Amino acid sequence: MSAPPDCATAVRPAAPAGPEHEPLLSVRGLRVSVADGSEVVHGVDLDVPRGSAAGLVGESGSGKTLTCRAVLGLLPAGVKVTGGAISLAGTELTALRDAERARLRGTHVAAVFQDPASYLNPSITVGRQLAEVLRVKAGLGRRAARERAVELLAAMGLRRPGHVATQYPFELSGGMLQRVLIAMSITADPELLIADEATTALDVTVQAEVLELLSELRRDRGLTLVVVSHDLAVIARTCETVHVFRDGAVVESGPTRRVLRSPRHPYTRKLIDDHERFGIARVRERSPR
Ligand SMILES: Nc1ncnc2c1ncn2[C@@H]1O[C@H](COP(=O)(O)OP(=O)(O)OP(=O)(O)O)[C@@H](O)[C@H]1O
Repeated sequence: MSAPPDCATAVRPAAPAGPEHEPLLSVRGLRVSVADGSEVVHGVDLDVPRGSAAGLVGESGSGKTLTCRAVLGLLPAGVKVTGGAISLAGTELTALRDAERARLRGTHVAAVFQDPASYLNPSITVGRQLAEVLRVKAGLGRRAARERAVELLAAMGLRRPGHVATQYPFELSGGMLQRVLIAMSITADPELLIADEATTALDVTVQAEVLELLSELRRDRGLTLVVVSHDLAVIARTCETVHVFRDGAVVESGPTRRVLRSPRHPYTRKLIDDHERFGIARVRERSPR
């Protein structure tokens, strides 16, 4: 496991004053250790203002997923939070019991990951699976859940939603499946949605469409987004702030535009240089302010 990097050059955006501007999600000094006792997340700080979209970027193994899983209360077996605090809408999460964390999942914080098919039952139609989540998480009756499932599929931009509801996961494309998973994740109106490499497996056009859907949900429902990607172009497209992870620590944070135009940490500069070859320069111009 790698040692914590030198964070002397870490740059953070100033937090606005006043309780009404308190971030929806605030992570302070988060430390995570794995089963053999070694620390893999070394004191991560994140502030995500309500209604904003924050990107977590960095190479594979830099601690993005474990940070998000710590927020969700879904760490793998043997992996533990060993320090720090995680506050969601003013509630300190690390102090809660497992059952309370489980209750918050879906209703306050939800997530979508890569490989949506693995989160669906292959032998049940997507409409029935979505209706079941609506019954359990949103407390709807059988019929209301069925109707709401079709409405939600339509709201996710799926054409012929009534037909899609009758299809099995294997009949849908990767982009369609991710839309179904996004529908499931927002059934109980969570405030925060974490999209962890949710578009990585999709081809570029479908990826752009799913990212647009996430941005629409943010606009229309006031959803706060945390978008995890190793791809700076995905973050540039969706997020107005970015947190750059390296070796289990955040080495630079700031407005996406500023970070992409004038990176202050040498690792951020290297990430951008690597992306230049794949056309990040164009994306830079389009990134939200
Ligand atoms: N269950 C686990 N047991 C032991 N080590 C783990 C476990 N999960 C993750 N790690 C280690 O913790 C570190 C951080 O992993 P994490 O998955 O958070 O990185 P990441 O930035 O999300 O990378 P990726 O983009 O590849 O998912 C890595 O060194 C990884 O090998």
